Amino acid sequence: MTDPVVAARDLSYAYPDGTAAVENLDVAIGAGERVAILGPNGAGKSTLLLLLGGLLDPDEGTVRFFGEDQPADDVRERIGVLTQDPGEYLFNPTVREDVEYGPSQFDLPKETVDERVSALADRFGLTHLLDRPPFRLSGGEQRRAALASVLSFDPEVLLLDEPLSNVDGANRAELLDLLDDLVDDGVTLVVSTPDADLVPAVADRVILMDREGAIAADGQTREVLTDVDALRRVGLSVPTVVDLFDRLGVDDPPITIAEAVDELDDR
Ligand SMILES: Nc1ncnc2c1ncn2[C@@H]1O[C@H](COP(=O)(O)OP(=O)(O)OP(=O)(O)O)[C@@H](O)[C@H]1O
Repeated sequence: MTDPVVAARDLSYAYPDGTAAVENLDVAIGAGERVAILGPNGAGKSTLLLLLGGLLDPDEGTVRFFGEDQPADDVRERIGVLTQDPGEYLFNPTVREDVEYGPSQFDLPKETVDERVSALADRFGLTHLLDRPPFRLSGGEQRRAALASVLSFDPEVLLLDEPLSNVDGANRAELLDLLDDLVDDGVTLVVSTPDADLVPAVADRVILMDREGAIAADGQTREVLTDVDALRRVGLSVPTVVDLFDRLGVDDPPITIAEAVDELDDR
C-alpha cells in the first residue's frame, strides 16, 4: 500500500446508550485507493466512516491522518465526509448557497467558488435547481446536492456513506463516472454500502464488516465478492452474477455483468 491517508489502530466506539458500534478495528486506507466498506445493516459502517473522517472521537484507539498525529480539525478541508442524511448538508435558503458553503469556509476567492459551484452543478444535473430551497428537492436530488457540497472544497479523501441510495439509474451512472474521474485525479475513495452488487463499480478493495462491528475480511474485490460463504455468514446477499455462476458450479465466477457476458461468449 502507498502511505496511508487515514490509519486507524485498535479502534472502538460505543454510543452514549452503550451500544458498541465498532470494536478493535485496524484499518489503513492508502492514497489513491478505492475501498468499499461492505456490511449488513447495523454493522458499524457509518460509525467507522465518521471515525475515519474525524467526526467522531474513538473511545479507544487512534486515527492518524496523512501519516501524522494531528487533530481532525486540522485536516477538515482535506477529507470530505458524506453522511447518510443529505439534510445535514442542506441548511441554507438555496441549493446554490449550500454548495457554496464549503469553499466559503476556507477563504477561497469568489471567482474560484463561483467556478466550482457551476462546474459541480453542471456535473450533478443541479443547474436548474440552484435557486430552489433544498427541502423542495426530491430525495435523490438532495443526495446529489449534498455530494456536490462535499466536493465543493476539493477534498483529497472522500468518505461516502451509501452515496447511491435513492439515486436513479441515469444519475447513478453519471455519479459513478464522476467518482472514476475523481479517482483518476488522485482522490482516495471510501464508500460504504450494504449492496454487494454495487461494489465492483466503486472499489478495488473490500473491507467486509460483520454484525458485531468487526472486520470479517479485507482483500481484493474479486477475492471478497466470490467468497460466498463469508458474505452469507455476515448476512449479506451475494452479488447476483456471482450467485448465478456459483449455482452453475463455476469455480471462478465473474463479478460483473461485463465479465459474465465475456464468459458466456467464450462458451
Ligand atoms: N446514535 C446512535 N445511538 C445509539 N446507537 C446507535 C446510534 N447510531 C447507530 N447506533 C448503533 O450502532 C451500531 C452501528 O450502526 P451504524 O449506523 O454504524 O451501522 P451501519 O452499518 O452503517 O448500518 P446501515 O447499513 O443500517 O446504515 C448499530 O447497532 C446501531 O443500532
